Amino acid sequence: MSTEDLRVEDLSVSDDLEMDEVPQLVEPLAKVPLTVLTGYLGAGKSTLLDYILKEQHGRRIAVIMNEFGDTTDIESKAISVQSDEAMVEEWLELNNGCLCCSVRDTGLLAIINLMEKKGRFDQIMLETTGLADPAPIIESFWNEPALNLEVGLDAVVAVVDAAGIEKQLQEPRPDGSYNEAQRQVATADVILLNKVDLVQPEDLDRIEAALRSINSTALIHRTTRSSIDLSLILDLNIYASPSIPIRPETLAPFVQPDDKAAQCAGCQSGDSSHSHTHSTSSSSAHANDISSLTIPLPVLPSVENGSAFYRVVSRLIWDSKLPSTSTSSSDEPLSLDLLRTKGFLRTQDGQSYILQGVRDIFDISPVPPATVAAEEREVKPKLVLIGRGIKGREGEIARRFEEGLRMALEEDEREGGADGEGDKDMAE
Ligand SMILES: Nc1nc2c(ncn2[C@@H]2O[C@H](COP(=O)(O)OP(=O)(O)OP(=O)(O)O)[C@@H](O)[C@H]2O)c(=O)[nH]1
Repeated sequence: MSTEDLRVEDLSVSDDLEMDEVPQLVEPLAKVPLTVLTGYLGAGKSTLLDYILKEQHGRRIAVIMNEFGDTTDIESKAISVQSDEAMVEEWLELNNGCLCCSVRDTGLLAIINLMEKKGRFDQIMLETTGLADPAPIIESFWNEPALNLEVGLDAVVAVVDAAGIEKQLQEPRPDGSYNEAQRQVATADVILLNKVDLVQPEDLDRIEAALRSINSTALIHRTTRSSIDLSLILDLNIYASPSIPIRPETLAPFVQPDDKAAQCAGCQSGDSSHSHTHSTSSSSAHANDISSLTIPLPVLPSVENGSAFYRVVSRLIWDSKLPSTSTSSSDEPLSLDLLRTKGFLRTQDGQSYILQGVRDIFDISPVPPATVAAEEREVKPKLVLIGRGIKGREGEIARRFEEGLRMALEEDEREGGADGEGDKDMAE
């Protein structure tokens, strides 16, 4: 254990004590889970935060908003100005233990400053503005080592407006790039399909299918007024670190076969009378050609940096390239624009891993074996790609990945196990 893992015991349990009175217990502290809350303008994010801030849920939650308006209930109450703060502008402490604050930008070091002043929290919720792309926030989090020691990215939760999301997904950007709604849906780990009271029940399956066609692995919950059991959105450990038990929800998307998840409920129930509006080219189900692809994986010798799998997957995520194979002689880029990559991996020593990727950053974390035994047995190793350039080329991409991985594994085997020897062909 490194000394960086050793901290003074959680101060939040003894708010009345001065620093020098705090018992010097040197135990490793769990990272404070951080939930990134995203969603289009008006989807229901503030409604969710309002709910969290008012509920008695027994947790000390810091809700951090990076803008204040003047219309919602929460925002109009948050008027305690701390002018000496560099980044944290305002905060409001509530009697249920929650703390609401505003940061001038998405600079996440504000969170550490906040915890230094106000003690640790059980959970942090960081709300992005309605037009924000969550990916840079996640990337800056992964790239900020100081923050990473104290705070662990828990999950990306997107609130979508059931009545508006189909149109929002279709809105073109002048430069042809992803629009915000597409980015938010594609990046989410959990989607609250909110405002279901405004939609005909028979339309909900189609709308959900549209979301699934973009992001087949997100957990989708239908809500009205963003009302949800908080255990379904908080403390999920989706971006697990080895020391934190993984909740079954983390693995649920991997347990459910993707091809079923992507189908509408009517298809799954065998009801031949339902309409297939989601399969027409004009439907939002395939908005702007963003889609998901699941590639089954073998049990691997290793997933360490330098291993066959690491080499192939990092080339795919970083360079959009797959190795040349017998059927594709060139090493040409695949013209993929990946927004999100997820994987459930297993190695020959019985260890399981979760791969999480947002844009060109990815991380592979071991799954603690004891925590998910039952669910884990159900999960087949797989890699899920979410982005543009997949649709219509699923077979080609999967074949090139599988063949490239097989060749890389054979190469390592010939060389007597090159795993862990570094970035073998990364310099190419
Ligand atoms: N009918 C209905 N209205 C809702 C629901 N959820 C939220 N609203 C209303 O929708 C409006 C927008 O909700 P907000 O929670 O402010 O949305 P937001 O995502 O925070 O919006 P921005 O701050 O603009 O990004 C408010 O008037 C809410 O009362 C719902 O489930 N059904």
